[in-house]
Amino acid sequence: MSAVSFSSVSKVFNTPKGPFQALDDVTLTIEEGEFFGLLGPNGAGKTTLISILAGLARASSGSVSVLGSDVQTQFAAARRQLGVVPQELVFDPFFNVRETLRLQSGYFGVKNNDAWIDELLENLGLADKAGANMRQLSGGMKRRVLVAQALVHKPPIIVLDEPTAGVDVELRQTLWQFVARLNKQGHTVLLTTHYLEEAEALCTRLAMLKRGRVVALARTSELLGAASANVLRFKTDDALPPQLAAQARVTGRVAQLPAQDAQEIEQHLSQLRAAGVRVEDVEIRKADLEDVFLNVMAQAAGEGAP
Ligand SMILES: Nc1ncnc2c1ncn2[C@@H]1O[C@H](COP(=O)(O)OP(=O)(O)OP(=O)(O)O)[C@@H](O)[C@H]1O
Repeated sequence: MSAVSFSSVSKVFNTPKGPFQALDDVTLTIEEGEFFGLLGPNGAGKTTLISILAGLARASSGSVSVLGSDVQTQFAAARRQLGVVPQELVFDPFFNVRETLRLQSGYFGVKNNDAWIDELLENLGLADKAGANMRQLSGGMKRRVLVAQALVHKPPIIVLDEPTAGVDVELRQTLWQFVARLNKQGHTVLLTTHYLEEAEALCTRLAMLKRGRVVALARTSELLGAASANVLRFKTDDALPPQLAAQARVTGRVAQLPAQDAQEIEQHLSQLRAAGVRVEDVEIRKADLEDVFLNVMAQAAGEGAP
């Protein structure tokens, strides 16, 4: 049985300016035990898709099931299988950390859960904050509690929506070690992130969304393998010749050009020389997920995606 199955999911929001299609016929299946990444630029529809999965929003059409339970018609059964770490920090400020986690356990009907709560506090670096009031915690600490809250009923499927947005390196590492361990123990993980380095390191399979549509769905290794093998990176103050400008990624003074092999790198350099472009700090690196992502997004735009 698949862990999560999205079947032709569409979502149209009614806005003052008229209907807005946030998701357009999304079909994808996440198998049990996978570490799955959902990527896409701002506004692509990632949070909307996760909200539908968590039963917080309704699809306009299509269906979603969690370990065989439909999220609408079998809401309680589906919801119990999910631990959702939301993007936004929302808490009752009057409780301390342990009380917050006990309350959440009660919500899922889990009793005598203190041993697991202690383990969560320990693994998320919150052990010394168990008695602290929620409103006394820093933003990063609150986010750790959100993660603990999502895991309090030991859900087989863990959904993380931008869990590392704005958090420090230490929490990121703690969080990923913990989540990776849970994944090894058999938990399925669905992650949305803007940190492509994290997605590349953690996710075995990825879907890329653009304007509500799935524009890539493959194993991470396949996506990386299909990309150009190398990238030629340099700084320049000069304009690139048109044939290179068309394929370059330019950020300020830094230009990056995809290249399959040493011969293509040499071709790029000789074209630059011939055009009189002065280059500094030349470097060759392996293509990464960010290159793949930008490429997929550019292609999707080229194909006239709405
Ligand atoms: N309640 C709503 N009413 C109208 N439009 C909405 C609503 N919720 C989301 N949208 C729109 O739907 C689109 C998808 O939003 P969503 O939050 O799912 O994107 P996202 O991929 O999660 O983006 P981000 O990376 O910025 O979190 C956006 O254009 C957003 O403005």
